[in-house]
Amino acid sequence: MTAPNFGEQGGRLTYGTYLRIAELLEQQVPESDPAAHDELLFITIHQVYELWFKLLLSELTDARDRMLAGESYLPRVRLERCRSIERVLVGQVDVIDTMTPQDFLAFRNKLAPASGFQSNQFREIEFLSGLKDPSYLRRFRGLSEAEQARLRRRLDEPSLWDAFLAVLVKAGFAVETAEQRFEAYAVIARDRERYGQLWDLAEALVDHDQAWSLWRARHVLMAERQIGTKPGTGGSAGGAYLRSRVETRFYPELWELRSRL
Ligand code: HEM
Ligand SMILES: N[C@@H](CC(=O)c1ccccc1NC=O)C(=O)O
Repeated sequence: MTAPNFGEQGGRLTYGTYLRIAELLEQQVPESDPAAHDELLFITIHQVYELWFKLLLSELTDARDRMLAGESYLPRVRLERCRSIERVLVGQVDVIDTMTPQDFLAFRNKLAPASGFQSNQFREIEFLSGLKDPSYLRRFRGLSEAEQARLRRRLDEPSLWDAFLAVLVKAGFAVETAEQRFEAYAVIARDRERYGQLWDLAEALVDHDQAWSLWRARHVLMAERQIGTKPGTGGSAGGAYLRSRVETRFYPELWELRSRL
């Protein structure tokens, strides 16, 4: 039986050169020496999160841009992809739960003051989603010029919420006051035959909001499983700080709407 002769046509592009696998696999550089066994897991899972954050930013930005242009179909498609990605973000926490606190302590002392608190893309996603808190720009230490510029741009540009309101205006709804917005939500919620696409878009935003809150909650358990009530390497109160962020919402009016139906 001769080996199949597919896969090398022309020898131009390969899996490794197209995906820059060699460069990618050189990026996991442990601080611990001798290397603590679990530090590769710790570095790998964070880099995987940041790659997913990069894709989320691309999809959420396209959803925002299309809604600003008056679209509501493809924005929902993009948000549904984000929901699938965010399910993975919550699920993959299970991998770091295979690390014991003793094994984390073998290299934790090398990490301070680094912390996920400094994840630029995580904060960009929160700003783009509508949770704009300029104090993070002042509180971030060690941000590069490029990272500061990205955060400032996300603060200044329209959010997903601004874009969603633009879609409502295009559909003929007034959105200047909270009273007008809740009237619009009520009309949309009660006539899905006519406004089903707007209802589905609002629900896709709620899915994104819910997934982000689920991740925040899962991260509290992950953190407390590793460090108990110790303060964080980023200088926070640790689990107590993280717990204070779980109730945060991107779209409070879409949650409040449930109380008024
Ligand atoms: C051993 C596992 C982990 C522990 C013990 C942990 C602990 C903490 C703590 C205590 C904070 C608060 C800031 C500080 O004082 O450091 C924090 C923030 C954060 N961590 Fe982690 N974390 C872990 C894993 C992860 C992973 C895998 C990610 C994925 C990207 C992550 C992303 C973040 C983010 C984005 C924040 C900022 C949250 C916010 O400000 O709302 N962490 N973490
Ligand atoms: N803040 C964590 C340390 C930690 O998990 C971490 C350290 C460096 C880079 C990212 C991290 N992830 C989340 O904070 C802790 O206090 O143990």
